[in-house]
Amino acid sequence: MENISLDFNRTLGFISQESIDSYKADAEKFNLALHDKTMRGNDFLGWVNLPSSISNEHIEDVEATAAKLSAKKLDILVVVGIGGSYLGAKAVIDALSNNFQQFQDTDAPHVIFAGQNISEDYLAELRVLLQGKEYGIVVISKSGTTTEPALAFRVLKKDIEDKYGKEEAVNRIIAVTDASKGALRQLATEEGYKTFVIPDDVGGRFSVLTPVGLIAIACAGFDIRALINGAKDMEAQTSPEVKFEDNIAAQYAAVRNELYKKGKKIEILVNYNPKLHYFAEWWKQLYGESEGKEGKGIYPSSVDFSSDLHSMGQYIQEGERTLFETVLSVKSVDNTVLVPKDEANLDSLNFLAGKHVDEVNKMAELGTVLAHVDGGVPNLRVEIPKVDEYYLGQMIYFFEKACGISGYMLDVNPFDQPGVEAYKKNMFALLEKPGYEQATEEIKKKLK
Ligand SMILES: O=P(O)(O)OC[C@H]1O[C@H](O)[C@H](O)[C@@H](O)[C@@H]1O
Repeated sequence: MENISLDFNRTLGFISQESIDSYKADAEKFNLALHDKTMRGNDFLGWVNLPSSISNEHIEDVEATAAKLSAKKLDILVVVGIGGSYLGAKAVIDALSNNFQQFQDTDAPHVIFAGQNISEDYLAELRVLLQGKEYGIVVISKSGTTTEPALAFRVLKKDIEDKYGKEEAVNRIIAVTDASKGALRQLATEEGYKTFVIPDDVGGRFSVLTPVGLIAIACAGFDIRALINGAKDMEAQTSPEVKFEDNIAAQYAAVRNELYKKGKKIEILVNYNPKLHYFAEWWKQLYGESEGKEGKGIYPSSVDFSSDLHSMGQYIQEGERTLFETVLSVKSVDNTVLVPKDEANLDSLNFLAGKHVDEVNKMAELGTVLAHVDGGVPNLRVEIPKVDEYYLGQMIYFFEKACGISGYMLDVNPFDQPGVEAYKKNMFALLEKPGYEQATEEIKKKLK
């Protein structure tokens, strides 16, 4: 079995191998600390051994629940959640689905999402769509109190009960939340929903391999065992027994921290496959919430190439030199399209006749890397043998492990996110939520 691999040779004109190697002791120490739970955020390290500790019974429960829902011949499964309760499932499902999934006739339901925004139009249009469809709902919130999914679920719960009756609605709703705390747990208990627990010690952005991600991924018809296996193999390959020279998660953490020290403050995650767009969104939450604090942290951003070479390509080539790129490079594609020969050759593309479109894509990738490195943008490359459940599992765990090590290198707590409360407090004050009277008064003064 091949593995994903990391190539950071094209950072070496910007930082030295010696400077990267100087992270060895810290990288190994911090990796061990993640396993021994001896550093900051140690009550949120349940993800570290998660892949190897998922029981067969648990997987069977998830699979059986997905099968039970699917037996209802659902057209659509609505997954209600935001942040870590949304992006993991979205990333994996998009990566594995047909590019034109919404137009496919499939046995598995189409998985769509709600509660990841507060758009009235989005909800209104979703309600209209659902009226004529067979559907079920998975509502996910670790805290059980997040406004966006709670609001969406309040609307969708009423609709599903109106459509199917309260009793049948209960059979079509699954809740994923804390074992005991939060409004969603209370609601699920009162209504009698099938529930799954998000472990206390797994934070939202590290939760894709819990039922938070697994239920929706299984319902969409994908192989969660292969996904978990990929993660499990990466767990072994990045364990504290593996030395720095062989540990790609530790190396990635070291290289990006050294680049950051040298003024490369923005990391761009690059893909050449539109199916990976949401993988980058998942990655952005993972790194953004883990590292962006205490006035520090690489700003994680992303582009879809070659599309964005025609928009952001100019900036990356010649704009401010504070960037570095990490390319997700997929080795094998699933399909074949050969460039046809054309007698008239008006587009002058006959030199490509007979070639795979992917060969053109690969040369676009190589050409871009060389141009960007020449332009002052260091480049890391993660090679992925193919986009399937197994390698997505490897990628998920690789980036999670690297994130933990990298956050410790930056000397922050990678497992909290105190900053996200600020907007919530203001929003509640503006909406005059009971209990926020003083904040309401203060914020109104600011608006005068
Ligand atoms: O799962 P939930 O508790 O609803 O949280 C959903 C998301 O919103 C929060 O505000 C945090 O910023 C995220 O880390 C979290 O993943």
